[in-house]
Amino acid sequence: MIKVEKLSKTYQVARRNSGFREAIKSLYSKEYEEIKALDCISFTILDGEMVGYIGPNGAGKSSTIKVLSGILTPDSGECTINGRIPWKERKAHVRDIGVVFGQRSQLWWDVPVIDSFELIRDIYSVPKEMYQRNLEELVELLSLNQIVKTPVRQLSLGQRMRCEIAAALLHSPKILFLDEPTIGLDAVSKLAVRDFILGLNQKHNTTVILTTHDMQDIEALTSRILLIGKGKILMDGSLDELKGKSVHQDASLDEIVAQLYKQFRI
Ligand SMILES: Nc1ncnc2c1ncn2[C@@H]1O[C@H](COP(=O)(O)OP(=O)(O)OP(=O)(O)O)[C@@H](O)[C@H]1O
Repeated sequence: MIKVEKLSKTYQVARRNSGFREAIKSLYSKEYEEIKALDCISFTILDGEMVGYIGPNGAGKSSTIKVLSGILTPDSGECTINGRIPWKERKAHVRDIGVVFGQRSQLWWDVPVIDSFELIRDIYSVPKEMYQRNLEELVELLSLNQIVKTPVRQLSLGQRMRCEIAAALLHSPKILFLDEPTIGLDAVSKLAVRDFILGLNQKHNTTVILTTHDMQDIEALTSRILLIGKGKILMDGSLDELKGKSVHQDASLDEIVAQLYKQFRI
């Protein structure tokens, strides 16, 4: 279970005006601006739930995922995942979670994918039998047979993303954080990734938290929506509730969400 209570995170960002004089001035005295990325957010996610975490650019989605995965320490508030505090008990916590950041790679660029998988097995101390079983299943379901021996730098984006998802699941995590997992994928790869995630949830009851701007992903995968804007949770309800907020009966999910962003001024 994921329990988040009144979590806040502020970043300090150095600010300076443009120009040579300002650049010199900033060497001696820096001005800082505070950005409240997370402003007292609370929610609970039960085992096996598939939750869509949506909000406009800069809303605080990635910051939340970073806190939940233990990469980022919040300023205040509480968070426990399966009874552990992510940023305090990181080593034990990472065994329970898999993370896919669509914009970043966890694979080693210059070596064949399978070598990255082996390194991940060592890092997580995955028992040999479990690793072999998971590897075979992931290679089969994500169609990786032709690409596991290829260095990551030579893969297409879609091929790399399928490998990233496999890498995040080699240690059988109970919870999967997906941050833009289908970004830049073609229609066929998108459908394959969506099918795979649905199957994973059905077969292993994996909890999935999906952050995306792709409303088709949301519609295909999630039944509950958390809406964040300017660091605040603005809505927590079912996909049907979200759809019910539309004034037009035939509005698409993209239109409904855009209308909500306007309504909340986010
Ligand atoms: N490392 C950082 N240093 C300073 N400010 C940051 C940092 N990371 C994020 N921010 C700021 O915190 C706010 C929330 O950012 P975050 O990346 O969590 O948003 P997001 O909802 O994931 O956005 P997007 O949809 O564009 O990926 C933004 O205003 C962003 O500029």
